[in-house]
Amino acid sequence: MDTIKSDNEFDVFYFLTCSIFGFILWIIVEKLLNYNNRNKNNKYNLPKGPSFIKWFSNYLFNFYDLKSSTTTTTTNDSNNKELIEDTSENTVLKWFNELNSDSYSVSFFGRPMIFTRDTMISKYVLSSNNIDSYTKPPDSSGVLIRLAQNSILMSEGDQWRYHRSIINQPFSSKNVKLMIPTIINTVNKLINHFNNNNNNNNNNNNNNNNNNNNNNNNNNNNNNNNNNNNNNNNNNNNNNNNNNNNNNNNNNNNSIRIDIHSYCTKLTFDIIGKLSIGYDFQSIDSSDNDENNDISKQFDFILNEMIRPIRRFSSYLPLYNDMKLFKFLNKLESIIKGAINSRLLTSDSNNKKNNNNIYQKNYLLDSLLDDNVKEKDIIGNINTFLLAGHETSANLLTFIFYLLSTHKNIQNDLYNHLIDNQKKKMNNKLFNGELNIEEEEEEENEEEDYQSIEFVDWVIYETLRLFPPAPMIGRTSINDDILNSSNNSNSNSDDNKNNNKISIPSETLILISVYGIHRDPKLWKDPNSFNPYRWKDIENVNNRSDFIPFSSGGRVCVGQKFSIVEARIIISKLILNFELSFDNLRSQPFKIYQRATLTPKYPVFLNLKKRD
Ligand code: HEM
Repeated sequence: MDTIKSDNEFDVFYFLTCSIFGFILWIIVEKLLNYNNRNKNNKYNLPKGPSFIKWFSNYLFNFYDLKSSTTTTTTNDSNNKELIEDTSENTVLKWFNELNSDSYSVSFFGRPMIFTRDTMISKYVLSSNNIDSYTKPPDSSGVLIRLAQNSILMSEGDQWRYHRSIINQPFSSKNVKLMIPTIINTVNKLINHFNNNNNNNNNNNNNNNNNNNNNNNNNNNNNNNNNNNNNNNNNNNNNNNNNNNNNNNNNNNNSIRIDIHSYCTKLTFDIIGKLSIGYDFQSIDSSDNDENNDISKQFDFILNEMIRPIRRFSSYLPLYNDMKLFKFLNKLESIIKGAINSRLLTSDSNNKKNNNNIYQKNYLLDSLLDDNVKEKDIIGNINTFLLAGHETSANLLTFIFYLLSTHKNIQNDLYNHLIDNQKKKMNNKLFNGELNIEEEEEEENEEEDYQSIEFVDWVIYETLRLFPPAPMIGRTSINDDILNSSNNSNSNSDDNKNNNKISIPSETLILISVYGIHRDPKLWKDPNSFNPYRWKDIENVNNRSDFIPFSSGGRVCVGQKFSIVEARIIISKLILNFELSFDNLRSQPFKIYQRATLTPKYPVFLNLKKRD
């Protein structure tokens, strides 16, 4: 009697056949295309890097953390300690060194792909003049595009130019100044949260509700427009009681132990939420296990989804996790739509009152409330602010606090510098949120007031150099082109001149390794050591081709000025209040890994000791 296969058996059989067939085909195609690429490479004038299989398996190893790797830094205070890792970023470096070349090619299913740390190439490819000839590569995971849609981050050509022109304005120096009180309020809230934890730990028997009373103490200090006076969106079920985050432990009477990355993420997310749409996401108040209420945690999920290996094969492959993704996107969308409606109502009533079309612009959202911007583009741009505006900054801050906690002498210098600075009028104004904008406008150098807090800035730059949160910038060539490379040879022979030329076909993916540029020994003395003092004599930080944490040219990060000011305030506040040390006993060794951004692989536990 014939056996009838159940549907299930058939599916399994079908699936296995397809997989085996697909795998064999893939190997054949990969081999053929590698062969093809070898011929193309001769045209490039570039050494051939690792095969795709080698490169991809390295990526998988890093993703699943199958290799054990650590930095060589410990709590040791030596400035000369080398900060070297064996993670994906450093593997990219490894090939630059092994091949003795600042660029090499890799075949990706026959698609030409170049890794480079050549500053001449990166400057050219990123320059404003070439903005339409070198475009952003498509989102291979299909996750980012669902979140950011056709926003400034994802669009090209005239559409991008339009978004950029309206979004540049709220991020101008003058407007960033208006954001300072919101940043200060939110940091104060975090510091109070730490203090409350400390107090609660010290007074175990005391069951009063300190937390609720103190969280908003400092909000009263600021009457600036940017604050959340008309914050209709804030829901009232405040989670202030949830201060018992699991990772908080007291070590002794005067210190608490925290996962600094988790708190930096909550802090920067709450700041950008208030600034973008006037919504307080209250991440600082939510407990670490509260994934539903802590939206910053759900962004973390999105960032991990972006690099899941399976998503590399097909951006629109339906996956089980899509359900969670869509649920989250819908939730965000309804919050943003609520904010849009409430701002439109405010603008209507203001128009009626003032009989003109200008209303107070408090939030980033307001710049997008223009008849020419479709609702879905507003949502895409706000999602972009929320994502780009918190994750990179949180990573930067985590790296800074980790480095300061492991370089105590630098932390002490920074503290002394801040104390000195505090005495000066300029910084008193900044820290107390007493900037008088009108007064400032009359001054000739209106930006100078907060343009620099010398030593803090050196620490920020040095960390951005060592651990650039955006370690790789990708571009696709639209046309065939010839690139000049910075061949270091001094000879002027024709041969050498030709060696400087790299001809690239259209559709070449050019991956600029920011991490590689920042750690190139030809460009930086002792590139792997943390030495903020090196910035003392460096001028024109923003115009250097060897330092591009925010990219360069036309698509340079729109939030650059904001992130520096934000970091300046957060570092100053935290270092003035607490002495930081790395919790060597309870932390895993510090390790970075690359998803869309460069991020710490494991929680970074620090002890925060209250300063007298
Ligand atoms: C330490 C913090 C930050 C770093 C290191 C950083 C880095 C970068 C880099 C390298 C790019 C260029 C990407 C590319 O061209 O492929 C970029 C673009 C962008 N960044 Fe940032 N960013 C930071 C903070 C922010 C913040 C706070 C915001 C907004 C609130 C922001 C919004 C954007 C946007 C909208 C773009 C796209 C600009 C365009 O395409 O015209 N970034 N960022």
